[in-house]
Amino acid sequence: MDEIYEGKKRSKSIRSLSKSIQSLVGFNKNLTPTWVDSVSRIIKDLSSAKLAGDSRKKGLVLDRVENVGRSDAETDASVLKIRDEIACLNAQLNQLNLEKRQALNDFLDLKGNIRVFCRTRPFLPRENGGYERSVLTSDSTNVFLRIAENKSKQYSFDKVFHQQSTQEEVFSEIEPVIKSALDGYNVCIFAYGQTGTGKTYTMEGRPDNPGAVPRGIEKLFEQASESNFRFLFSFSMLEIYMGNLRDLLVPRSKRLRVHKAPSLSIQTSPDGGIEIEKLVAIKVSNYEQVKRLYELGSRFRSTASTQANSTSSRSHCLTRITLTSLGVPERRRETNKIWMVDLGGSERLLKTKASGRRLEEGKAINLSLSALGDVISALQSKKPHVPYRNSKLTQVLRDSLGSDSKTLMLVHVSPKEEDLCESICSLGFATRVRSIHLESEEPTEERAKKEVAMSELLQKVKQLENEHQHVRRDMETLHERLRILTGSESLNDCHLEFSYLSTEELQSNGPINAQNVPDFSGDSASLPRYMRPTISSQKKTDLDHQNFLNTRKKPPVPPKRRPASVYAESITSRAKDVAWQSECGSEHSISTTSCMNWRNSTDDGTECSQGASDYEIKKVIFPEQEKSPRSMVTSLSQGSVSESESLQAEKINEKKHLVIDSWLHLQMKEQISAYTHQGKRVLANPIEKRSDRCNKRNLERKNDQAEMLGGVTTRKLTVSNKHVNEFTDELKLYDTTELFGEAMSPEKSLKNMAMDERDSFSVDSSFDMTQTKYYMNKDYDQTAEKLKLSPEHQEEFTESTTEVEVDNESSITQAQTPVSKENTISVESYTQEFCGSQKKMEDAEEPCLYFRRARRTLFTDNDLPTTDHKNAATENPAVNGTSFKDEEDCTGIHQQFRQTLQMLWASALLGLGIHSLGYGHDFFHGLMF
Ligand SMILES: Nc1ncnc2c1ncn2[C@@H]1O[C@H](COP(=O)(O)OP(=O)(O)OP(=O)(O)O)[C@@H](O)[C@H]1O
Repeated sequence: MDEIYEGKKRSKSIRSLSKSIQSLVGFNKNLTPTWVDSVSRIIKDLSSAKLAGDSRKKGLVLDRVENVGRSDAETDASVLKIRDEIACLNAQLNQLNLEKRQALNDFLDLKGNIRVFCRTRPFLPRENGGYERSVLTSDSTNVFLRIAENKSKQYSFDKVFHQQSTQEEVFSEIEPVIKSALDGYNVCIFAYGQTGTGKTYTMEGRPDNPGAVPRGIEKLFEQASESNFRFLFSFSMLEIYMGNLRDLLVPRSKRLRVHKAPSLSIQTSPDGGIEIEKLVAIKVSNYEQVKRLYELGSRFRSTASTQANSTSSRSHCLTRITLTSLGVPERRRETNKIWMVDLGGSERLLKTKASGRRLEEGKAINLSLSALGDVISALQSKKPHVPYRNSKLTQVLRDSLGSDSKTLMLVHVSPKEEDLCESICSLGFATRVRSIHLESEEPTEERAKKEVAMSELLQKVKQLENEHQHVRRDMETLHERLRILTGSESLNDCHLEFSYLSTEELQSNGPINAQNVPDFSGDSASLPRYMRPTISSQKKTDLDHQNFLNTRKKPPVPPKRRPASVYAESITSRAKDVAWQSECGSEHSISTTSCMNWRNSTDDGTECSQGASDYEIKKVIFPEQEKSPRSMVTSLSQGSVSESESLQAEKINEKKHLVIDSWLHLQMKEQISAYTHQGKRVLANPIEKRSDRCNKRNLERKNDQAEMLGGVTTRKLTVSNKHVNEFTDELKLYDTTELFGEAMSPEKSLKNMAMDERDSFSVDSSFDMTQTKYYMNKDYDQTAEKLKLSPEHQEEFTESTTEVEVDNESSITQAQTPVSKENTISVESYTQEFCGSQKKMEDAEEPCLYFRRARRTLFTDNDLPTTDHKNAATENPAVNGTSFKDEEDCTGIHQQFRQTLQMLWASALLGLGIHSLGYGHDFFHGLMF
């Protein structure tokens, strides 16, 4: 009965509320204190049913209602009061943070900066069917290894996880170390152990049961969101395969089956930090983004089937999260990093009977693991010399291992008897790593005291965390009330109160190079390594950028900090033609091996990390390099560059997710072209037919010629048809409206790109800087360098310019003009040609013959183009207004034979070194026909 009455009363209240609201909306005269009181009463009635348990919301609703009848003076007083309360809570929050940090650090100090855990894996269903006895038993800190029937060996660790330990249990011990990263510590977490003992399981886990890396990253974001300060996160992933560093976030090539890719190099910054040149780092703002990137990177790892593990990792996989938080003096560093490393499995090569590549991989892994053991052991025993340089692994991790960092090693062992020797080795290694603990093993009493202290500290940390959360909630409520009172927007984020990072800085979310390495991909990239600037020298020469930054209206940041608007753009370089000679080097050949030659995955069964005939470089763009909205290609990976400062924040916001999405999209697209065969990734795209390749190659050459004689800026034209087709496909996949703010056709995008982004888009590596030695006339060096012509084209260009002075002078002028009409036409025609029907390409007239004719123009006066370029343009727009007179005449076998002979003769002369005299030299002409 009561319930029915209550129900009727509630519905009546709701009816009268809706009437009241209608009257408020319709007739302002109803807005009286009496009305406000009645509405308040109704809401109070309702609150028991609707708002029960949510006092915060209720308070806010009442505030809203009560605020209606308030005078300005009352509102001001309330606002002041709330602001005071916020300030108090803010101070309280800071105090709590400090205490929490202190307690956590004390806790970690007691535990030791380098800690070693051990995890024993359970028997797998396929292994023993439940009959075999485990050789391992354990308690919370000790492992007992049964080495004979009645004999066991004991190993002690900071923590031991038994066979039934869950991923949560393991992570709960890792968590404090991850949290300390928010305080600016560098953190390094390793999974070490024999192959097949569960390293990847611990680090990566399974989709339904994630491991330490996903959990750690999730926790990191969670903690960062609860922190007072804003953090900027970036994500990178690489592997060390046979002593070479490979970026796992670089899109694989779908074109070539031969895997060639450069090895990244390691550099030391002036402050002793380690920087990896050209390593892609993607700004991330939430766990989901990282998860997707991580999944993607993991798929590109080098794995192979071995006797010990059907999906054995053949490399060390390193995942890095870089954290930046400015203006936080309590933090150890402004920028620090967390490395999570899934080491390659140690293996006894005699037992695994590995041979060939598997043997080499095993050796490389064992060597680097041994080097890692040496380093950690030296650090533990505080030796004056730490042998970092003995492997790439320790070089990369140099600044994250040591006294000012937190290191955690998880040693994995197998319960199988047949793995006893490996288990002894692994446990021995872990003991060596933990040597300092053993040397100064405390008495039991001391140890017990320490443990009590540690558990108290841990409890204190938890209690402080709870308080912190309460205070934060109160603060959010106050901010909301303040917003209601003042009518202002977006004050509900209490971070804004004490964030020192500018919005721009925090929002800019393009792929960056974590080290903000300046552009190596331009001219300097083509220089030999020893001629390239080092990170230190680049930093020195970047003072101008810093000055620029300092003049910007931003909160003070340390002068060494990079500009906020630094972002990266993609440059795809074809690695196909780069003559990489070096074979995979071992860990000990690191200083000399700069790149590696990947074999076909199908050859040796290794699933290489990336096809890497193309490798993508993140080119860092500085604010002053920003130009008009132009780069459509760049936009694909970094978001569009805004047209005006005022729109920038908005646009950056837009690109926030686009960056990750487009990056992932690109990756997905690449993956579609691969399929898995017997657990191994095999590239699915078929090799082109020989005839097609010939056609395409010669068409490219034809385009280059047209471009030279038509005076068109070159780099856009060196874009091969493959690149353009691929790029156009990509444009189609994206919503261009979303990307660029206006509907834009792929062709138009390409046009813009080609006009303005010449320096950053696919430069055919066949046009290598090293080939500039072919230039014969120094007057044209500059232009030739701009044009980056292949040798034969350079020769042709030089010869042509000598003979047809006027035309080619104009060519040069045009080549140096940033945007010319010819450019537009030319790009359109090329776009049409490349992006248009395939048929057109197939129909290209006998490309090989064409090429021979073109070559002829190199050496004979009468073969020089006599047609005026402008006229030619109308005759044959497809080649940008260029045609050769002898194209029509030159048909007979005799003629072809003559040309061939000429070519051979000229090649012979070049081979003899006569070219050093110069083509213009009489002697040279005398030798010609
Ligand atoms: N704690 C565990 N619980 C259940 N299954 C496990 C556990 N540890 C490992 N496994 C299983 O054992 C197998 C081998 O594990 P995993 O691939 O992680 O080994 P690994 O040490 O990374 O090997 P490698 O060094 O060769 O890459 C996998 O099938 C994995 O699911």
